[in-house]
Amino acid sequence: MADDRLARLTATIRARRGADPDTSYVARLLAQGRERIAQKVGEEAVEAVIAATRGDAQALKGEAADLVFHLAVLLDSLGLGFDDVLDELERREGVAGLAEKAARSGVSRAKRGD
Ligand SMILES: N=c1c2ncn([C@@H]3O[C@H](COP(=O)(O)OP(=O)(O)OP(=O)(O)O)[C@@H](O)[C@H]3O)c2ncn1[C@@H]1O[C@H](COP(=O)(O)O)[C@@H](O)[C@H]1O
Repeated sequence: MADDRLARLTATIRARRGADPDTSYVARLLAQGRERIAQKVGEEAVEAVIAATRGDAQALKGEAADLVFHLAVLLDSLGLGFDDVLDELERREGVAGLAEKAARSGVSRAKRGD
């Protein structure tokens, strides 16, 4: 189960589906479509990278919150939530990152027939 606060955010976003875009930012984002939401995720990620590069922890905290929030809306646009992401992370538990990367490039090579 996602952290209670992430679960609450997911539930709030779900509840905003079909709400009035004039009064709800989430409803406005959802009405703008997935491409625009994905673009916002990209913008927030870049802003987080800039804050981190500057070594500004306070700004990074704010930008990371914007990023996670917009990611939550993007996930919702495809019927997903943080529980799905956490399930995927749980599935990867105990698998070393580099071993997983090597396995993936092996799959890519096999697909290409190298
Ligand atoms: N966590 C958030 C949250 N974080 C950031 N934001 C909004 O995300 C926007 C991001 O800032 P930007 O500077 O990128 O946005 P902008 O310039 O307004 O955006 P664009 O014009 O570029 O689209 C701001 O308008 C913030 O208010 C959020 N809006 C909503 N939530 C949560 O969602 C809930 C539902 O919100 P409503 O749908 O508005 O009721 C709220 O109660 C919160 O829990």
